[in-house]
Amino acid sequence: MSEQTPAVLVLEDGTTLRGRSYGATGQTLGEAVFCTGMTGYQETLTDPSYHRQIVVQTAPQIGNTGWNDEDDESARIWVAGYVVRDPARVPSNWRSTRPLDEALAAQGVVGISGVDTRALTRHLRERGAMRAGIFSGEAITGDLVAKVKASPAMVGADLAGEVTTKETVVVPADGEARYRVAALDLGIKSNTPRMMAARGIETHILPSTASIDDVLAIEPDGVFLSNGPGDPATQHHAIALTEEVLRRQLPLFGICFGNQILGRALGLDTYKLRYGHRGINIPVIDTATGRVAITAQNHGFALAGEPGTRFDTPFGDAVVSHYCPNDGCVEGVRAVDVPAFSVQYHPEAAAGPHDAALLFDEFTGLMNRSS
Ligand SMILES: NC(=O)CC[C@H](N)C(=O)O
Repeated sequence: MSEQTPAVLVLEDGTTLRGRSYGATGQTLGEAVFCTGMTGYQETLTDPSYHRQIVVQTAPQIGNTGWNDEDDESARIWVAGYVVRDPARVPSNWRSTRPLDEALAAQGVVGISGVDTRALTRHLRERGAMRAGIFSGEAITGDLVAKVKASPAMVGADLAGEVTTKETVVVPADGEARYRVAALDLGIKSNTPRMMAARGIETHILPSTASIDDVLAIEPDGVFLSNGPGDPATQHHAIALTEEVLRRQLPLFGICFGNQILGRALGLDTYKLRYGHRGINIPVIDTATGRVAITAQNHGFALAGEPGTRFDTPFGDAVVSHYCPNDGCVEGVRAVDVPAFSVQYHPEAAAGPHDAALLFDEFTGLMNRSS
């Protein structure tokens, strides 16, 4: 259909915004969330953590650098839908192989353009992330709000099984392998094993259902818990596996979903944030040093805890190691008596910033000490 095909974005509170079809035409449902990254839309769209979410880009112009064959964070686009204000008419970049709307259409991803994304973001900020639908062309029919309300909520959503690898994939180290890591794939991004490889780590990416025996079978120097979509409270298997890893004192590092899972294994609770953190300029403070890192983030849930405090766990003491000065949200935990730590933000962020990349070196440091 043409670029003039009408489209509507409908929120579960009845808010309706009109625009034009962008990408595929049809119908899609998901949780409406906003992302404040000015760059990196290809990495955002292909990040499995966005599965079942309709992403609203606050940057007004999207698609200027087209779509390339190198920046995908996984094998496909995962967002449920895409909301932009002013799409590029002509992409321009030396790596671009096709326009963004063509990539969306080719993968059947329904989007809408011409939306006042600033007003929409203010609305989601006040009312909170909520269920939404994009309907375009012939799909604009019937009671659209009722269709949105009939869709599943993000609280209680167990989605890791829908994005994980079916079989173990081994990503070799660059040069000689100095460490072997078992990475539990709950929605891992391609740049994670790349960052590991650059540090001499051979990464074995295991399905989300992997058992402790599967992990031990590869004789790992360390275990990694990836990012991923859905509600961390549903991840009973990953949490139990993490407890086994902690019990054996294997070095462990977690990112985002992995942080929530380590935190839960250490006895903390998780809760849903009103609208979450999604962007690439979010400050984080390390409570041990007071140092600030500017970070990439993409999360709607968080660990409940008091920044800087030590707490008891079944594995000895642990500390809430990082927080976000914008809202006080927990951004990291660290065990004191066993070699395990995790962060809520993304040291592997390919579109940057790279302030937190050193955390991968911290992980190799942990593996070094325990070998
Ligand atoms: N990027 C992630 O790993 C997201 C974790 C979790 N699904 C959340 O929204 O909080």
